[in-house]
Amino acid sequence: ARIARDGAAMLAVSGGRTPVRFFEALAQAPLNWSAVTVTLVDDRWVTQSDARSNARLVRTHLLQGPAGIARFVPLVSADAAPEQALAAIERNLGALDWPLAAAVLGMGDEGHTASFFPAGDYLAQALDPAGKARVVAMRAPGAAEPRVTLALPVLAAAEHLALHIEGTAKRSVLDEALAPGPDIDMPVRAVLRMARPPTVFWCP
Ligand SMILES: O=C1O[C@H](COP(=O)(O)O)[C@@H](O)[C@H](O)[C@H]1O
Repeated sequence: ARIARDGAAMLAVSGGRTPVRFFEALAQAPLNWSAVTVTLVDDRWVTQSDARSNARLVRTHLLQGPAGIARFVPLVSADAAPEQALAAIERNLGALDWPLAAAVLGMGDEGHTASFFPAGDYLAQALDPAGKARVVAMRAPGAAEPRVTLALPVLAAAEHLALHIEGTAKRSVLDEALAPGPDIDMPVRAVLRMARPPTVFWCP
């Protein structure tokens, strides 16, 4: 719909283990992929060839077949730390067509989404509904590497926002997140409690 309306559309996807089958199905979708810009909701600050790189996951499983002609804008750079790269990442992203047409979130077993981790050093900044930064760096006890993540207002502004989870364990985490409790304990709550919450896609 966004391509038909504006001639171009931007999609932000998550990484981790869950999206592989979704990416492989989406890559075959009959879209005008030359009009699509793909970026990431978040990434680990590792090289793009690292097995834990979300950019690598996207290249391997989404930017294939018909989707292979989409433009891809990764979040990571060759800088040693995300904090050194934030200004350049903001500049790169600033040149794109906002808002996101669609963003697909994942969720970790402890209730993180994007790289909004419990006890993350910049969690308050990332979740600030009035925050101006599109990207935020994040380090947290539960994150093996430094991270870079789109901030909550960017995700809130997406025309379509989805949360994609699989398995009974994640279903239990979601049920816990939907119960009363502080956002900082399970940051996915900040997303689930937005005025326009994500559509949840779950399969066993
Ligand atoms: O570290 C991350 O984890 C979440 C969830 O990943 P999963 O492996 O449990 O599916 C993911 O959404 C996020 O993009 C990724 O950086």
